[in-house]
Amino acid sequence: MAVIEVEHLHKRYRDHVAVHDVSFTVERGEIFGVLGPNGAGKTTTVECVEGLRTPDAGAVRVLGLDPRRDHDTLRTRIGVQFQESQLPEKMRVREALRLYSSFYADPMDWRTLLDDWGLADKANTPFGKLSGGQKQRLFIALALVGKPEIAVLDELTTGLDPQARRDTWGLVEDIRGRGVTVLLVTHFMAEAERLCDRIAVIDRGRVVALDTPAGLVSKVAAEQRIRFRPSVPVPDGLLTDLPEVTSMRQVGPQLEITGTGDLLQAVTSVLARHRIVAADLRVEQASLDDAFVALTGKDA
Ligand SMILES: Nc1ncnc2c1ncn2[C@@H]1O[C@H](COP(=O)(O)OP(=O)(O)OP(=O)(O)O)[C@@H](O)[C@H]1O
Repeated sequence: MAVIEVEHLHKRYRDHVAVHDVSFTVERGEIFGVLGPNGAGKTTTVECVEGLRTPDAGAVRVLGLDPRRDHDTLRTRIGVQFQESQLPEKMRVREALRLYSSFYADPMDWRTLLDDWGLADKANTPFGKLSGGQKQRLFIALALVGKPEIAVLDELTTGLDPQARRDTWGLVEDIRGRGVTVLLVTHFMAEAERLCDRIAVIDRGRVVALDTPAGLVSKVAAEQRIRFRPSVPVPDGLLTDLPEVTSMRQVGPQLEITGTGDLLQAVTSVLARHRIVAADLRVEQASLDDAFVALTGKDA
């Protein structure tokens, strides 16, 4: 069942069109990524979903409701973690959670959230003294305090170090594990690849592709490359006769094989049959980065 429906969304700021034509639907229980370069229109799109902006054309439905007209009803059903959120420096973690829970008729017990998000020993710490990762965990906890059905996370891990980013990914998976649908705005490929069930790639205000991470990659590059150092010279035709192999070349002591389909399996089983050992074997596959560059013409 679709919980978010965006149809031909169009939004401009004075004479600047931020979103030309964006359509997608998000199914209940999935982590849906909105991925794109800076200024692509991601935040504007998501702000229309949150009811913070009015579309100039097109339609947005969230849980079957209109985010602008039904804002009061939806406010308790969507949890939002804003890009570059801030709280007063001196506000303590427990105070922030207590304050936010007071906004809802039937909030989660904020003490449980402290435990769930590893903040129990920071309950009395002022916001300004938290690390980047702890601040993000607090913002996630605040977004969840109203027991939302949908969580919108915008640039969740920007500014975090790699370890804190990875920890945060685990938390996003936990959110989904609780049955909450997640709309995730990001420009980190690894984040989108690891977390998202499906991704809409947005560029210059338009959806240029919408698929699973693997689907996006396979759209732009079906070719794979294998490199290895054979223990003995490989006889002519042994590998190039395989239907999976499209080319083979010698690069120093290494052989580089390019091909499609189940290339690795085909090559390694022939080598094994001929008792040839493939040392330093490496498989290079197209990544979401390659897909992103091919789709948007921009480096991730
Ligand atoms: N309030 C505003 N007034 C005028 N122009 C705006 C406003 N907000 C955004 N824009 C412009 O609209 C375009 C889309 O911005 P938006 O923030 O939606 O993109 P984004 O994909 O979220 O970018 P980023 O990854 O940098 O956050 C940009 O060119 C931006 O400069």
